[in-house]
Amino acid sequence: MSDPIRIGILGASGYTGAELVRLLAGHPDAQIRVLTANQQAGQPMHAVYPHLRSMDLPDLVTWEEADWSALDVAFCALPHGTSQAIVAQMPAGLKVVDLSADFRLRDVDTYAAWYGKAHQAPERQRDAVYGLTELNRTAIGHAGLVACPGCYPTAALLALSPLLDAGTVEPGDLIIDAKSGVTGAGRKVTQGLLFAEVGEGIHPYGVGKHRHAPEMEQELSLAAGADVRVNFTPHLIPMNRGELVTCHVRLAGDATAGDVRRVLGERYDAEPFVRVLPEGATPATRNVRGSNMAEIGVFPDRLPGRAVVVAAIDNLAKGSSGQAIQNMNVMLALHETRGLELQPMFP
Ligand SMILES: NC(=O)C1=CN([C@@H]2O[C@H](COP(=O)(O)OP(=O)(O)OC[C@H]3O[C@@H](n4cnc5c(N)ncnc54)[C@H](OP(=O)(O)O)[C@@H]3O)[C@@H](O)[C@H]2O)C=CC1
Ligand SMILES: CC(=O)N[C@@H](CCC(=O)OP(=O)(O)O)C(=O)O
Repeated sequence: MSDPIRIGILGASGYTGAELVRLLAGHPDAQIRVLTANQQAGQPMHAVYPHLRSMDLPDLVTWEEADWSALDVAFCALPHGTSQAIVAQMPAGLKVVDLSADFRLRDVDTYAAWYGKAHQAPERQRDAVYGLTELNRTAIGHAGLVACPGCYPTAALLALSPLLDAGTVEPGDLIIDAKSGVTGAGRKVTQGLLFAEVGEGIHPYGVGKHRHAPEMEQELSLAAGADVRVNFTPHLIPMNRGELVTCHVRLAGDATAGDVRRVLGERYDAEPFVRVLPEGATPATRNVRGSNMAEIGVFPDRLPGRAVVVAAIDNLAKGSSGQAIQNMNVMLALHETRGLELQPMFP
């Protein structure tokens, strides 16, 4: 038997950290050696997450107490703006999978413009690889630092990048209407995330200025080979997990919705975690909940020359922790589905 992969999770007391622990419990090669927290450091993990009580886990420590030399891989599930300075202090040989936005934007000036402060580790940024596995697998396989996409960009890019790459849709008319469950905002206590503020209602936020727009534009521009701008509107909906992204596109030339489905179907035919649905089938968050699966459906629009592409993911799985493990598997040349073979939870 080969040596286990020694894993540290920074930010283990957050939602994505806890999901990493849950998923890694089913990874045959993984051994969790270090779990960090900030305010909750010093506690056993099961005191923070009783559902993990049956797992034999190290107690939560601060990241300063972590021994990097005892690790092969560090997952950073920290608030954005926090990972940069910590990653800058990690030894070069340690594989890092960052779930935050800290290394996603390739241009540090764009980062500063959207995140309101200068990048703290520009030298690490240069080597960071954008971690949407299906679209960047080869580079991820050679990376020391992978920046996992945001949850909305994950779904939107899976739906749109192959279409721009193939020239099936027009790059100048992309409308992305998205809905997310509240775990997307993390576990920190926030008034706007109280049950009474979120339950029995739905509202948009960050309209016209959400920081995931430049991230989508960066990757869509690469796919299109031209400068792409998007209209992106996220909404908060009263559910825990799940995200649905509805993309309204203008078809290029005489392309049809059937062409869109065919391009996506061919692109993802061999992908274990993306399923393109047959005509008439509707993606739903309940069909992917708790799993690393992304589901994509294509519909004709009543407006001529247009189509609707819908993608559903679980924000805590394919939208963050599941995709992070998928990337680790690629970085370490393991089979990509290791630890991620869980079927969705239904209902
Ligand atoms: N939630 C989601 O669906 C998604 C999240 N992401 C990104 O993943 C990252 C983690 O998100 P999420 O798990 O939701 O966040 P949470 O707010 O739930 O968790 C944050 C974690 O970071 C720790 N932490 C907070 N501040 C510091 C600090 N200054 N130094 C060290 N540790 C700190 C917290 O510790 P303590 O509990 O002790 O305060 C906690 O463990 C974020 O960057 C987020 O944007 C990406 C895609 C989807
Ligand atoms: C519902 C909700 O609040 N969602 C978060 C996005 C979650 C995510 O992907 O976050 P990062 O880019 O921070 O990693 C938001 O809109 O800020």
